[in-house]
Amino acid sequence: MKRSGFYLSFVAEDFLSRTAALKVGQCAAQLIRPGDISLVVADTISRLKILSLVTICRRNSFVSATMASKASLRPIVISGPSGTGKSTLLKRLFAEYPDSFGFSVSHTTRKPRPGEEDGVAYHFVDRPTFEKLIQEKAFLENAEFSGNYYGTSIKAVEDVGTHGKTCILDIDMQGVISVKKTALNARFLFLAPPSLEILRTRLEGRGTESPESVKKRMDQAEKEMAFAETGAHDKIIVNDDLENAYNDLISFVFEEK
Ligand SMILES: Nc1ncnc2c1ncn2[C@@H]1O[C@H](COP(=O)(O)OP(=O)(O)OP(=O)(O)O)[C@@H](O)[C@H]1O
Repeated sequence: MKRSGFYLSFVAEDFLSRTAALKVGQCAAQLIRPGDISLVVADTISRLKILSLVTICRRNSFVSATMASKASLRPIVISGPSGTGKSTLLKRLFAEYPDSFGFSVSHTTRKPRPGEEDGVAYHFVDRPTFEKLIQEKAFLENAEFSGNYYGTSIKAVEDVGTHGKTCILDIDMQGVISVKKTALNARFLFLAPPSLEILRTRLEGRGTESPESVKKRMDQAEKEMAFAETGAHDKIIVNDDLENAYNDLISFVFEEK
């Protein structure tokens, strides 16, 4: 097989893994005994088969698969209405692949709390520094809350890639427009709710929003949905069944263009 820098290591958990592997093609790892670890090197065509294998295996709990190196370090922008499930899916992705993905470190003018390390929790800067960065157009997005500035800088996104991880940005429509104007060469994923009624149910069910806040988010959701219809994203995933949405997310984040 051609070595194109795509590696997967599989840890077999039961004997059925091998059967699953053979079902999707000869490129798959030979998983014979529980606990076996097999490294797969695949070309582009095989990769698609391996991704199918990961999906099949995940659905059947046959193996745990670890992406040992990323298919792409291009940042991934995930957007979608508030309450559509972005945090839910990303939390699972980060828990499962802690070495493959990272969030960028934001800038803030608020003071560090005890235990917060500069450059880890935030880049802590003073107001003049932050305002200078705004003028230099260093931020993808920035806002002021309770008298403090917060912002995501382009460099902070690039830094995640420098450390060998794919940066995931969870941002709104304005952020998407902003990222598109940079040289970040990001990939764009839109997470859609099955319907606006279901979105409202999820927002209310989360128990974090006042009725006014739900209304505000629902109004914004309509704008986000209309924006997605303009074709601004590389992929739209409808978060109906959580398991299916997660599998679609996995396929997207490990897919190489
Ligand atoms: N597929 C799903 N089916 C049912 N409930 C879901 C599904 N996905 C997420 N939820 C629930 O919907 C609620 C909103 O999800 P979540 O907080 O992840 O949304 P979000 O897009 O990150 O919102 P925000 O942008 O406001 O942070 C949560 O209570 C979550 O448990």
